[in-house]
Amino acid sequence: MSFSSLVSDIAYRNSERDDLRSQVSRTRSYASTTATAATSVSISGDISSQLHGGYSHPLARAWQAERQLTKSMLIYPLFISDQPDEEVLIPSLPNQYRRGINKVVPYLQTLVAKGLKSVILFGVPLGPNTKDALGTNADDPKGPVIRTIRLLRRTFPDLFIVADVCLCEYTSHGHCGILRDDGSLNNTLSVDRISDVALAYASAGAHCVAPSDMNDGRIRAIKLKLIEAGIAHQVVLMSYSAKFSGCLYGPFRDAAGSCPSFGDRKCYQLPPGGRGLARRAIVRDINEGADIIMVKPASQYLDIISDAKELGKDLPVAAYQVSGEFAMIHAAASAGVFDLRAMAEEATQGILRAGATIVVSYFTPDFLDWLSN
Ligand SMILES: NCc1[nH]cc(CCC(=O)O)c1CC(=O)O
Ligand SMILES: [Zn+2]
Ligand SMILES: [Zn+2]
Repeated sequence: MSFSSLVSDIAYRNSERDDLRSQVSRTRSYASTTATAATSVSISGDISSQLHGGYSHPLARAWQAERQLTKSMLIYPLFISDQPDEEVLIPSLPNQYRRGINKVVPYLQTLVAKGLKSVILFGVPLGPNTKDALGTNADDPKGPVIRTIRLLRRTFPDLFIVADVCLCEYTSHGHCGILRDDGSLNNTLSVDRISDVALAYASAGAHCVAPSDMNDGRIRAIKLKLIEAGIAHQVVLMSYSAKFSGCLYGPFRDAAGSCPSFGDRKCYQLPPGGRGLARRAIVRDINEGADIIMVKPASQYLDIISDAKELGKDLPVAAYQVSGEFAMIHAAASAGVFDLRAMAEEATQGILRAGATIVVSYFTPDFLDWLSN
């Protein structure tokens, strides 16, 4: 190499390095304005494009998430029938059973030992004449929910008991409230009845009552009845605030026998496109005294979970990964689309990333096996 070509080569490399430096200083200007002057090591690339090192290790990958699933974030749904010795597989809900009160404790013993922290109870009346227009059996003191609340409080002192509050399992028409003659919901009568049911569950010992009916004003009505009864200080009021109508509740309705006998729930559950409406429902429930707000379903409504986190930034946000989401993941895994566990983890990660810190999920028993914390 001739002297002159060596000089021009050095000059070229210097100018290349200056280019790199100015790029680096541009991309790092947020960090320090003196970084360029202080840099003595030679930089061989654009630092802003070098991300792999930050997540090369499994632990470093875990650190990328704002929050990781823990056992205390999970609530497990249980279907309690009025047939004390029943234990029946629900065909459309893989590995999930409807159980009578005599079968619940032996089943939960194993799960509690594995770290189960919370359950949500749904009553399923199967006997003759157990349904009527007013959902009278919802707060029957000898009914499956109230008896199971008392039993679980006695048997598992550390288990957090949530009671879903609704009339649809107990009404002859299968709707979530009391109807007018024309078949529409009578909001005033429904709220009065639903708040009585919530009070009955709370008085029986439920740590948390969770109205899922979507009637207007039920959060306020329940809170007032809890205050009046002197137990508001010991009961969490978790509102299904943004509950969307759609086709993801089918397996649940099979399990609970709560399919409406006519019409649908579109006049009280939210339309799937209604983001603004969901925000208003969330704000309404926060103003009425909800302690936790819930979004349901979960994976199809991640933007709503994120809205809930923003609107209720000082409240815990729960997400219900519903029966249809669970059944879909199982069906796809059985068809070889993906691995069940990998998908269950990915779905949950999305729900947490959106802003939820509580997840109601039929995968809870699986996660108790999969999680170490
Ligand atoms: N109000 C009843 C109720 N409470 C929870 C669910 C859905 C849970 C699931 O699908 O897993 C439903 C079904 C519905 O509204 O029809
Ligand atoms: Zn209902
Ligand atoms: Zn319900």
